[in-house]
Amino acid sequence: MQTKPFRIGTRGSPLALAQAAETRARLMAAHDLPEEMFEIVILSTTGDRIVDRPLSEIGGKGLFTLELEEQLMSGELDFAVHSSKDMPTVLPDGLCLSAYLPREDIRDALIGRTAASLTALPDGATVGTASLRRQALVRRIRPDIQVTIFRGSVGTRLRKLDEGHVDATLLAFAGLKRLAREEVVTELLDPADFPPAPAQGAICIESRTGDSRVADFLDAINDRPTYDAVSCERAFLGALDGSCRTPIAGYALCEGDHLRFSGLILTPDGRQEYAVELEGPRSEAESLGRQAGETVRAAAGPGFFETWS
Ligand SMILES: NCc1[nH]cc(CCC(=O)O)c1CC(=O)O
Repeated sequence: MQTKPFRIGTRGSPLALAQAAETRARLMAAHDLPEEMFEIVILSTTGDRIVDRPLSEIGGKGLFTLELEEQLMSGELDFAVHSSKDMPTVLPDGLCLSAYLPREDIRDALIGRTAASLTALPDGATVGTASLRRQALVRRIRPDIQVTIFRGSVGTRLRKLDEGHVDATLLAFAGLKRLAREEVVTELLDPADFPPAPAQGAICIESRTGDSRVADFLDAINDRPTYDAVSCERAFLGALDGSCRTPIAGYALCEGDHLRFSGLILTPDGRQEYAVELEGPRSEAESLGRQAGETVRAAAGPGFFETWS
């Protein structure tokens, strides 16, 4: 029987705090434990401190995870809560993603100021985003649109939009819902023509490999369909070598024991692209994702990745 509170690591952004609170609430319900049995430990990460440059320029992996992972490994934390989308495809030795909460909506949302939808935005409109994937997907649909680098928390980006810096911005619908800000959304983008980032909308919990006490504790709230879908998407990203300078999109859907995956890689200008669709048993989620990644990689050829990076 655990008597000391579980120490839950998280970043300090409003979204990260909402995700940690949701995790705690699910664990309290699953194990019939009081709130006092959980301590939420807030850590600032390198990614939180750099707000003036696109992270894709800085490169390096794990900008949002390093500090949390150090504290996990030293035993200061029992587990850490993350947006799966921000997790590197390869984790440090000794750590693993042991559980996923039920996934939120996977779609991107447009928050339009001068028009409600991507197609209705004025000629030459500006869209604020720091995501290469969103930039490429916007340009693919509307080559006339200019992209302005937009960083900071969800709240900061919405404020910049309000102040009139851009005509519209794009955010994950999941994050807006978790922050109870979904009323700002003017258009939800269909994954068929605006596919989300791998792992978008899924909260994961990272813990020490071999810490079976914590793994068993977390297993009570693990959502298997999310686990399989996100494992497939992360394997796709991993097979593409996850360079954050390449626009990569993809999502898996579980239907019973079956899984369907759609993946897409593009040039940042959205003018060239390679798509892949694969399906198979959910039990092979990871290998399907890897296969999908290898397929688009081979189709694109080595030159594709060298054109701009
Ligand atoms: N990179 C920032 C980030 N990481 C996760 C989310 C949203 C929530 C999610 O996808 O789970 C966001 C903000 C955004 O893309 O709008």
